[in-house]
Order: sequence, then structure tokens, then C-alpha cells
Amino acid sequence: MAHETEDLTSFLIESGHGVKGLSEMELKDLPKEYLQPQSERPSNIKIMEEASIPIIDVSNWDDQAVLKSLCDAAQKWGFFQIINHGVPLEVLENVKRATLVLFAMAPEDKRNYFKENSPSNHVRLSTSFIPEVENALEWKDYLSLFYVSDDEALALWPTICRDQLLDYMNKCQVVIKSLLQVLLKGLNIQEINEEKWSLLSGSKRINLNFYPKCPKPGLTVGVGRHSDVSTFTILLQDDIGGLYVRAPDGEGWVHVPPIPGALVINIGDALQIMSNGKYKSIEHRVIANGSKDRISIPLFVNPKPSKMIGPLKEVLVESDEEPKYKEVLYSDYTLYFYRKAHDGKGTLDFVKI
Ligand SMILES: COc1cc(/C=C/C(=O)SCCNC(=O)CCNC(=O)[C@H](O)C(C)(C)COP(=O)(O)OP(=O)(O)OC[C@H]2O[C@@H](n3cnc4c(N)ncnc43)[C@H](O)[C@@H]2OP(=O)(O)O)ccc1O
Ligand SMILES: O=C(O)CCC(=O)C(=O)O
Ligand SMILES: [Fe+2]
Repeated sequence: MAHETEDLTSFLIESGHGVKGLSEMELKDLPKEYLQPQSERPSNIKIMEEASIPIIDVSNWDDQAVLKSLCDAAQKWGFFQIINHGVPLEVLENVKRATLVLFAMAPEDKRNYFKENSPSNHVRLSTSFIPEVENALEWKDYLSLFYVSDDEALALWPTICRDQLLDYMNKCQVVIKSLLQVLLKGLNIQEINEEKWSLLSGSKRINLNFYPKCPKPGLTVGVGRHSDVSTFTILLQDDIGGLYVRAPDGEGWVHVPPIPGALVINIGDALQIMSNGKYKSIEHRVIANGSKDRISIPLFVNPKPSKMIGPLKEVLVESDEEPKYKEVLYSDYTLYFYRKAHDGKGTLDFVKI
């Protein structure tokens, strides 16, 4: 039934089943649309079992040793986990539960949030990444919510999860502010005025990712190799695992093990650009799971879309380096990201000098 592409699109999107619906059919084989080229399949990944991304205790953001660990991790790994960050465990659990409840909704209710029916482009349920431009689909459904204000979110976001998400985003504000202050100190910027806050963190997007159990996890991906286009991302994951990040040697891949209560932080392209390459946005990917559903919730902290981004002048003066990236309107950068399939760190080519 769902094996011809047109039928598949109708099943996934028009009927609102998503890839979760395919998973529930207990198919023996994957529809051909999900077959990734050999080079992207998990069997071709060199996994570095002995390596791990840093785990940093941030109970005291003002501690110089904590500052050094965070800035070193942002330079070397671009990915780290934080513990004792102050966001209550209960708030994290509520968000994960709300995500499961959202994806458990009936397809006829979920279909209202797919792009074609959604009342706003700030609320969008999708499957894969951008099916229209992908040669091979990703085994994932996701709800993407662009945050403008609490009032707008209360009016537009699905009632089934909006309160839990807003509470979580609100509680994350301390983490966002503290992390930005530390990372900018590492660039020798001590004071952050309103203009800089807005440049670095003037918009937010939260995605609820659902990776259903997959009949042939070896032949597809949960999410293909990409770097985020954010300033940085705060990722909450459940206890299943499957996220891998590119190791600093550029060859192998390192698993990000779930740690109860921890938040995963990754530097995005916008901060790589603004720090003129000092902080690294690192490629990452998600492998599908053969026996269990998985969820993750990335909170993308982004520049305001109307801002021009480029290497910060303080960074250029301090390092006496030439800019490595051109200035670009942030919304143009994001649109370029959304116009193509995931392609590793390919989005940065848009601004490389
Ligand atoms: C790994 O898998 C992912 C990752 C992601 C996201 C990762 C990030 O790093 S998110 C950070 C992105 N930055 C922002 O959201 C802030 C800046 N955003 C904006 O300025 C706007 O949203 C916009 C991108 C400029 C678009 O706004 P607007 O002018 O109002 O037009 P739209 O109709 O909303 O969209 C135009 C065009 O963009 C694409 N698009 C927009 N939002 C999404 C979305 N959430 N998911 C996918 N695609 C989106 C879309 O192609 C639109 O084209 P149409 O043909 O539909 O008109 C996300 C998802 C993953 O799987
Ligand atoms: O699910 C994950 O662990 C990562 C998801 C991700 O990289 C993204 O949504 O940008
Ligand atoms: Fe990502």
C-alpha cells in the first residue's frame, strides 16, 4: 500500500500517519524511499568506543575552572554534556512525557499540524527533514515550533504540550544566559549589551523529534549528518541513545550516552561564524533503533532572523585574524539550510571566504 512514492506521501503527510504509522505496520522491509546510500549507512561509520565528549558540572558558572572546561570543550569538541545545570528533573520529565503524548495523538488530529493544514508557519509537523528535496528520507517525525512570545505560543502551539514546553524554555533561560556569558568571556568579550543578546539569542525554535522503532536500522538514518545553524543547541534526549558526533580527528564518530538529568550542548554554525572559527559547530547524526522508539528535544538558540551575522569585530581585533566568513542576513542563512537535504557542514559553504 505505502510502497509507491505518491501513496507514501499521502500516507505520511495527507493522512497524518508520519513514519510512526509506517513503524506500526510492522513491515519486514523498508520502503525504498528510506534506503540511504551505502556511504551514509551505520555499517560504514567508524565508531570510537573509547572516546567521549566532555561532561561538565556547571553548579558554579562563575568558577574559572568551569569556564575553562566549557570554552575548551566548545573549541575542541563543539559538543558537551552539562550536569547540575539547575533545570529541575521534573521539568525535563514533563517535556519528554508531553512529547510522547503529542506523537500518540491520532493521525487525523496530527494532520492538522502538517504544513498544508497548520494555521501558522510557526507550528509545523513534518516527517524526515525536507522530503521535497531529499533523495533518501530520514526515519523521523518532528514538530517544529518557532517561539515569538508566550502569548503567541499559548494561542498557536498544540495544547497537549505547550505548557510543559514553555515551562522548560523558561527554566532554560539561566542556562542560556550563563552559557553565552561564559563563551563570550572565552572570546574576551566581558559585557553583553541588549544588541549582542539579540544578535546571539534573539530567536528560539524548539523541535520535538520522534524516531520510531525501525525494521531495518542498518539501511537508513534517524537524522543524516548535519551541523545545526543555531548559535548553540540545548538537547534533551531520552534513555535510548543513538546520537553520534564527529570526533575531533575528523574520522571517527563518538556516541553521546544518555545521562539522567543531563543536557547536551552543541555549538551551531552561527557561533562558529561569529567566533571566526574558534568555536566549532560539529557534524552529528542519529542512528535508527531496531527495537525501541526514541525521542529528543532540541532547543535551538538562534540569532534574531533580521540580524546580519559575521565574525564579531572584537574577535577579529583580539586575534588579529582575517575574517573567514562573509556577513549574511541570518534568515537567508537559515533559508539556505532549509532548501537542501542534510549535507554535513555544507551550509557553511554559503558564507565561507
Ligand atoms: C536536524 O534536523 C533538523 C534540524 C532543524 C533545525 C535546525 C536548526 O538549527 S533551527 C534554527 C533555525 N533558525 C530559525 O528557525 C530561526 C530563523 N528562522 C527564520 O528566520 C524563519 O523560520 C525562516 C527559516 C526564515 C522561514 O520563515 P518565513 O519567512 O516565515 O517562511 P516559512 O514559510 O516559515 O519558511 C520558508 C521556508 O523555510 C523552510 N522552513 C521553515 N521552517 C522550517 C522548519 N521548521 N522545518 C523545515 N523547513 C522549514 C521551508 O522550506 C519553507 O519553504 P516552503 O516551501 O515550505 O515555503 C529542523 C528540522 C530538522 O529535521
Ligand atoms: O536526536 C538527536 O539526538 C539529535 C537531533 C538533532 O541533531 C537535531 O534535531 O538537530
Ligand atoms: Fe542537530
